[in-house]
Amino acid sequence: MTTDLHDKHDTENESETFHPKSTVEKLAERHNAKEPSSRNSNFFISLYHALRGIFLIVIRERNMRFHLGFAFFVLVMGLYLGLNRSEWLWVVIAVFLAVYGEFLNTVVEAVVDLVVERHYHPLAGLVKDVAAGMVLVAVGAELIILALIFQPHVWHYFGIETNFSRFIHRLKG
Ligand SMILES: Nc1ncnc2c1ncn2[C@@H]1O[C@H](COP(=O)(O)OP(=O)(O)OP(=O)(O)O)[C@@H](O)[C@H]1O
Repeated sequence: MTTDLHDKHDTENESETFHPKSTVEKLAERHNAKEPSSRNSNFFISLYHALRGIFLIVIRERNMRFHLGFAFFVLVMGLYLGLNRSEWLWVVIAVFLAVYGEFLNTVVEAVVDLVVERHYHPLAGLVKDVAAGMVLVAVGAELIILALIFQPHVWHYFGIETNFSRFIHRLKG
């Protein structure tokens, strides 16, 4: 079904190729630069490939660098404001939610580009838009969690006392 649609689309729009090369395609080219694909023969080679995947997504995906930069800022702020253990747990979950979403988005983009081979297809656009929406939702959840965690600390830092910030600081002793 997908192949039929794809073939039909190709014959109808032979000259209609989409934008030159997406970020994920450049990522894939770099990833497979000189090596033929092969099965991983042991744990350390698998680990090396996984780490290379992380490294490549960080250097090639601007959004991922943004997420990591933001995560570093959150880390510094958390240390400065003295979050407790359970607050750190929520912060870690929030940050990883967005980072994980970006990983999934990149995978979806790569698979879509692989399937449509850079040809325009409304379904390809839809899938990419939905994947981008997923990242947006993850970032929204991240910001809500971070706001709930940091709000009483920031209020306290600026001397604004609310019942909630008083409660949090009573818990901290
Ligand atoms: N093959 C395609 N057919 C139709 N629309 C597409 C296709 N590829 C991309 N689009 C549209 O262009 C948008 C941007 O796609 P693109 O692959 O350039 O992602 P991107 O901008 O590199 O994303 P990111 O910034 O997350 O890496 C998509 O959200 C989608 O709406």
